[in-house]
Amino acid sequence: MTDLLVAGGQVLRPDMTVERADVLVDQDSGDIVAVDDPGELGGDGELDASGGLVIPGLVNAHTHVAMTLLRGYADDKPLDAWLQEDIWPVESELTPEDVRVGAELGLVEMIRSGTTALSDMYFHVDEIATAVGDAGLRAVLGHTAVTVAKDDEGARADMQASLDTALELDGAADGRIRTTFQPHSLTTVGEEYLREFVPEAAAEGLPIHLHANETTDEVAPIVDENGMRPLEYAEDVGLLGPDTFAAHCVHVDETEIDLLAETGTGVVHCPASNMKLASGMAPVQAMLDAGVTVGLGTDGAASNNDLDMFDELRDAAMVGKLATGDASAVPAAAAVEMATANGADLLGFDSGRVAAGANADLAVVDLDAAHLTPAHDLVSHLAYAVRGSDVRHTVCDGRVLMRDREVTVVDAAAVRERAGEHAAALVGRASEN
Ligand SMILES: CSC[C@H]1O[C@@H](n2cnc3c(O)ncnc32)[C@H](O)[C@@H]1O
Ligand SMILES: [Zn+2]
Repeated sequence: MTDLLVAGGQVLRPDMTVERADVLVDQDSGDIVAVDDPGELGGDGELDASGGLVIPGLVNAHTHVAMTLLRGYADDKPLDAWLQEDIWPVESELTPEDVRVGAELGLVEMIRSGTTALSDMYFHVDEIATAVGDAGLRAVLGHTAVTVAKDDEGARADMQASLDTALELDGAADGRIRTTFQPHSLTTVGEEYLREFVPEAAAEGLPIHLHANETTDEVAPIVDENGMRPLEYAEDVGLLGPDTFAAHCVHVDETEIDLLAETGTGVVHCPASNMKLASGMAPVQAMLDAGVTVGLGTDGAASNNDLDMFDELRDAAMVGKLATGDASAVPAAAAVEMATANGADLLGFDSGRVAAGANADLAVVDLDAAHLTPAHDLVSHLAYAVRGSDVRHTVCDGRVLMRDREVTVVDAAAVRERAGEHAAALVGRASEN
C-alpha cells in the first residue's frame, strides 16, 4: 500500500466541527484510511497541512465545463436572449478539439480552487471524458439532448445519443466517471421525446440531470399548454425520482417543493448564474426545510463568470438571506454542506466528507491570510471569506492534483495558452457567419 499523510492541519469533520487531526490516505484504493489525533498516524509520503484546514473536495454539481472558452463572450442579457442570440450560434462552431481544450481549462480552474468533482452537461462528451481522465477529477458526464428546432429524425437521434453516451462512458477513468441521461430542459425537449426516452433511461437505470424552472419565461408556456406546473409535468412524464437532479429550480411553488421532497428529486442551486441572467432567487431555505437535497453549481463560465465554488458558497449564503428577508436563512454550515456532502449525494459519489472509508477527495485551505484573520469560526470563513486562490493542495481519489499551488497533473500554462488560441479562432469563425 502506498499511503499519504495529510499532516499538521485542522480538519473539517462531517458534523461541521473542526479539530486538529491528520488524515491518512491509501493512494492505491483512493480512500481515506483514518482521521486521527496529530502524531498518531504515519505514511510513506506527506502533504503539509500546517496552518491549513483540510476540507472535502468541493462538488460542482451543475456546470458546462467547456464553456470556459466563452467566458466574457456575451454578458448582461437574460437567459433566452443570451442563448438564442449569442451562445447557441457560437456553440454551433465548436469543434471537438475546442471542447477538449475548454474542458481542460475549466478543470485546471477547478483544481486550483479546490473542486474535485463535477456534474457536466454538454456535447462532444468523449473529449470532456478524456480531459477529466487526464486531470484526475471525478465527474458525472452526459450528452445533453435538445429537440426544439430539429426534425423528428434529428430530435430522436439526439435523445438516443444522450442514452448511448451515458451507457458507453459509465465507469470510465477507472470508475471516476459516471453518467446521466440529459434532456436539456422541459421547454427545449418535446413531450413526445420525453415520453419515449425517459422510460428507456429508467429501464437502463440511468440517473437524470436536466435544467428546470429556471426563468418565468420557461414556466408560463408549460402552465399554458399543460394546465400544470412544470415539475408536475416533469412528474407526469416520469422525470422525477431519487435518481434525478434538476439544476436551478428558481421558480418553484409550494406544491412543486413538496413534489421534489416526496419523489426524492435533487436540486442544484446556481446562485451566481441566477443573479447574472436575472433569472431570480431560488427558495433554497424552503427546499432544505422540506427535506430536498440541494447541491451547488457554478453553471457554465459564460454565465458566472468563473468556476470557483467558494464564490458560489458565499453567493448561496448571501442570496438565501436576500430571498427570504431573513438573515438566518441558508446559514454558513448549510451552504458548506450543499457544496460538499449534498453535492456528492446527488452525484452518487462517496465523497464530500473527511472520514475513514470515504473517497480521498480533499482540499487544503491556507488560513495564513489577512482576510482569514482572526479565525473565530472556520465554517463561517469557508462560506463567507475563503477564496479559491487560498487552496494550497487538491487531492482526488488519493492522487495529488495540486501541491503547494502547483498543478501536478497537466501543464497549466500550456492549457491556458491553447485555450486562448482556440477561443480567438472560435470567435473569428463565429463572426464570419
Ligand atoms: C446542449 S449542451 C448544454 C447547453 O446548455 C446551455 N446552457 C448553459 N447555461 C444554461 C442555463 O443556465 N440554462 C439553460 N441552458 C444553459 C449551454 O450553452 C449548452 O448549449
Ligand atoms: Zn446549465
